[in-house]
Amino acid sequence: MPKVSVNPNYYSPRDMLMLRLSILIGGVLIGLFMIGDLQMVPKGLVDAYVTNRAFVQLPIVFALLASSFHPRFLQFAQAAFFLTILSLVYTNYYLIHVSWKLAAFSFPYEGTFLYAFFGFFVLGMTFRYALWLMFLSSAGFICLMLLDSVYGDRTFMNAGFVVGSLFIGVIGRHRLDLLLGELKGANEQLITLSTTDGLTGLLNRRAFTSESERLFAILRRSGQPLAVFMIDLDHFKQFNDCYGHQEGDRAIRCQADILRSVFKRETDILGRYGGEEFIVVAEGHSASESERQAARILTQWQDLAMPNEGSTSGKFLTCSIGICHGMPADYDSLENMIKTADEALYSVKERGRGRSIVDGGLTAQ
Ligand SMILES: Nc1nc2c(ncn2[C@@H]2O[C@H](COP(=O)(O)OP(=O)(O)OP(=O)(O)O)[C@@H](O)[C@H]2O)c(=O)[nH]1
Repeated sequence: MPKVSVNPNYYSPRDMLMLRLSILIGGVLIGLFMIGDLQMVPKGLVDAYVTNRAFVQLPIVFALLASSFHPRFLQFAQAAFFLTILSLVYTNYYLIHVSWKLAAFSFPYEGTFLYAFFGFFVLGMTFRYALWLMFLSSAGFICLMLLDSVYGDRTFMNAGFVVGSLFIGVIGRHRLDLLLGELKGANEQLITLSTTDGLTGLLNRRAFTSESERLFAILRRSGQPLAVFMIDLDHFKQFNDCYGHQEGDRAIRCQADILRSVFKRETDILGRYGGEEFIVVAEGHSASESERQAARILTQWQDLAMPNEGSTSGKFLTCSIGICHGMPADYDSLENMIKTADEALYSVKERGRGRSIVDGGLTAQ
């Protein structure tokens, strides 16, 4: 039976638009920083700086933007985020190194935070990638500090800032992941509660309607037949009156189990339609196959031989089945097929119960 669910990892077109906009804004920020930085860097560094920003960092950002249009982008997005941010951090380290070598200029290291936090929180890197980014960025910075004494007696403190800030970022990312995981679990629980019938575990009427209407539309396009089964327990009021409500609930669960054992295909949609009334839609059936399935339901009730002393039509609990079998294209809507199945069910009730009827023709049982 199809499961009604949402995939929280799914990126809607709007999410993708936001992601691309964020990457674009990242590129624009690098451009804006260039204007500010060019006021500060010594003249001898301008070429190295412009090359680093305009011909290395901006192309890296735009490569990420371009890759987001790849049809399978979501499969490699995390690796792409990680490589992008790591290369931005390392190209910045290279600029710090070159600035020191060429002009003994202490180029600011704070850009590392901007890149890393952009990756952690705007791009949404997962904890695992964030942790790797923290290790590699910290290691790179420490190596740089060992190589050149760019920040003199502030070296140790600056290294502490880099490692500490990245660590805080990773912890923040981890907490966010935990909260998102809890939210995802609560969301799935809510979906289950709002789509399933508590007593039987079948789809409730609302979920059944939306799932089956989707199937109806698909079969209508593909020109395949559809069978709608309406199944109702017979003289159930008397059963309840005689054996009590709890036994009644057990009988209802039995009916659901029987239906699950008969309709096992992935595409079969089973629902509890009302109190002791059930509904199934099954695709691609022939009329005779539908009848055989109805017969298997009736036989299972016979085998169970659950007493129903109050019944006026026999000693045991039975059910009646109305079936509408046809091509969805011949019906205005699924509702019309359900109505036809309901009329067939009504005919079975009229003619004595414990049987099935396909579109008005009585099946011998
Ligand atoms: N135990 C139990 N009983 C339920 C539940 N939902 C509905 N019912 C009972 O099902 C009975 C349905 O009664 P009716 O609609 O008269 O149907 P019926 O007695 O089966 O008569 P026919 O359908 O004509 O054979 C009522 O007594 C409801 O109280 C449920 O969840 N648990």
